[in-house]
Amino acid sequence: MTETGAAIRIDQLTKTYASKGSAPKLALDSVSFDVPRGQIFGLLGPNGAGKSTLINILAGLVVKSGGTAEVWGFDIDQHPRNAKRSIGIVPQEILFDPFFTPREALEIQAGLYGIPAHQRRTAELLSAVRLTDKANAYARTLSGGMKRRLLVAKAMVHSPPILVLDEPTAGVDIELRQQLWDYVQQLNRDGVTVVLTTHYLEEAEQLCDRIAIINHGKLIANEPTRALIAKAQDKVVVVEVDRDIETVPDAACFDRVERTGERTLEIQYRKDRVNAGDVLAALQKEGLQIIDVSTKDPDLEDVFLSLTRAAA
Ligand SMILES: Nc1ncnc2c1ncn2[C@@H]1O[C@H](COP(=O)(O)OP(=O)(O)OP(=O)(O)O)[C@@H](O)[C@H]1O
Repeated sequence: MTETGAAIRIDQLTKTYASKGSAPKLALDSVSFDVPRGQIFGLLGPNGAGKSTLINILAGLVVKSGGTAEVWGFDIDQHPRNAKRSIGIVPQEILFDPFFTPREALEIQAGLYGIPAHQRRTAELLSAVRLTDKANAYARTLSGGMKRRLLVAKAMVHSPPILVLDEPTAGVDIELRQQLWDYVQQLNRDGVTVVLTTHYLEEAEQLCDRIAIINHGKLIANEPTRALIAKAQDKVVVVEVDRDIETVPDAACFDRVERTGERTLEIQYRKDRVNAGDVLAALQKEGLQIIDVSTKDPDLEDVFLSLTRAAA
């Protein structure tokens, strides 16, 4: 075990994909971070950032080019079997044998891990992902959301301390997404460390204790979710003025200004450079009297966009 007790420890992890006829692709560039035990950890990044590559290295599906990785204290090179047993992966792609039933799929998976029949958790897992009534239906007759839930059950068959979900809710409707997250949160309360990638930043903001962002193979953020959001420098004030706005005012301290109603303006500014008082003073200088003001707080999406844009 590592002294710090990290669930996952990645140090200088690098992956270069060689390809015939074109330049090698550097998909991960010396990425280092820890996933603390017991957390829900979000791994975010634009398409092609390197998230799946990282997850697939941990799962033993992709061979790294450099650096080290430990899963639950087991080095993936020195103790690959123990590392693999410590992690359950819900892959991005839905791949099933269409003629197996959910019960059979879980039994076969348990067999692959060498779990004796009396220690299997098939019924419990089916019930946890609400598939008991579909236990004996062909997998091909399940809806997309049911297939996703079956994948989560499959990943938990060997009771790993870490569950990794790669885009588990892509294309899943809101109600089923909520059900899936309820179950994942339940697992987390029961002590499972969860790592997830998602394109739904609102979900990540609600669920994750900590967030790392990868962009073009490089780690560009790794912080508790709240601290990360607090870093957002863009702020918006919504101002109601005393008369109809004919020409939209402009001032050096505005980053963006938009007329959102006859008498309302939405103004974005950088809170590290100016404050709301400067913005309001600039409006008054234009002869506008301010009737009402409200501010909009930045969210994870604002931070994500400004960080990934800045890195580009
Ligand atoms: N087998 C491969 N051979 C060559 N290049 C690859 C291979 N797999 C991935 N890549 C490239 O490596 C980079 C990282 O891909 P990866 O799938 O890890 O990104 P991602 O962050 O998971 O993206 P997404 O959110 O779209 O799934 C991309 O530029 C991708 O094209």
